[in-house]
Amino acid sequence: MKIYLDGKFVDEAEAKISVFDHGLLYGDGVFEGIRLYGGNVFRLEEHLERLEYSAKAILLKLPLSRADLSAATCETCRQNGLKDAYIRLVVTRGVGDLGLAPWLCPKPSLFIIASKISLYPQEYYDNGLAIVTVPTRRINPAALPPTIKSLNYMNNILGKIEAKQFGALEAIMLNDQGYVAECTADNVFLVHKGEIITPSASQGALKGITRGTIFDIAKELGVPMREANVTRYDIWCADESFLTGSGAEVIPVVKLDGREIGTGKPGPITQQVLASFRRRVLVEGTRI
Ligand SMILES: Cc1ncc(COP(=O)(O)O)c(CNc2cccc(C(=O)O)c2)c1O
Repeated sequence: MKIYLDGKFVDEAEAKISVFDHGLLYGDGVFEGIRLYGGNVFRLEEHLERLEYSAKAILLKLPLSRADLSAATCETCRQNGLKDAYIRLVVTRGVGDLGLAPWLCPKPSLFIIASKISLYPQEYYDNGLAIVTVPTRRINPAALPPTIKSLNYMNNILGKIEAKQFGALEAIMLNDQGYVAECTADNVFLVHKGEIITPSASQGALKGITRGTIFDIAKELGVPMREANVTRYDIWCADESFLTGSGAEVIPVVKLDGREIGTGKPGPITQQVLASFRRRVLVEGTRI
């Protein structure tokens, strides 16, 4: 596998970063998780825009322009002869002293991996996921804005560990106020009486690119959609629920905390959303 690393393509075995890289030492960096479908990088511009916002938020100057990041991403897919892939684009603060000081890291490091990913077996797309609410709360935006897609995923990882301990593949994480923020690595949606509802971005979630696509799909399907403060009760009593993410794509949820959602099967609106998503991923984005 060829990895893009700081301007060059290197073999996987040679793709190494320094032990003094602040991305490793302190999680000081930002990243994007992007999908390639049939030679089309889905919503690449939106991902690169979010990367720019994440970098701005941590006062990190990206080493490439938007156009050059786009070109490097597409070239990484071509170098590996991929038409379908999961792309991980990472920008770290770079090498510096052992102290925290980001201003002592002269040069950010950029690497791009294009590989395969399959987060959930097909059966869960057909039958839906049973998920739980975990005790670890999503980080407070006043502590570290969850809208920054940073290399700090320990909060998410603790949630993921708790999900596994409770026998689930994914988990709802609440915010400080007890409202539903998102899952450990996906955004959350419910459908109630013909309306799609999702937690407002201010409730402590990443502004997911896939989440953004659902707003467009809802318009296309003529299904009303709004953001709201969502509680566990709202999901327990919903007619349908689903999660979205570049990893998970669109995956139905049929049980939360032991409460069956709707009929306990993936709902009709969820299935229409998934079908529309499958059509869009082949056309909305950048041809490599
Ligand atoms: C915390 C969080 N919230 C929402 C999403 C969905 O955002 P997008 O629709 O823009 O992808 C994510 C993305 N999460 C994500 C994406 C791809 C792989 C993995 C993995 O678990 O390795 C996780 C995420 O990490």
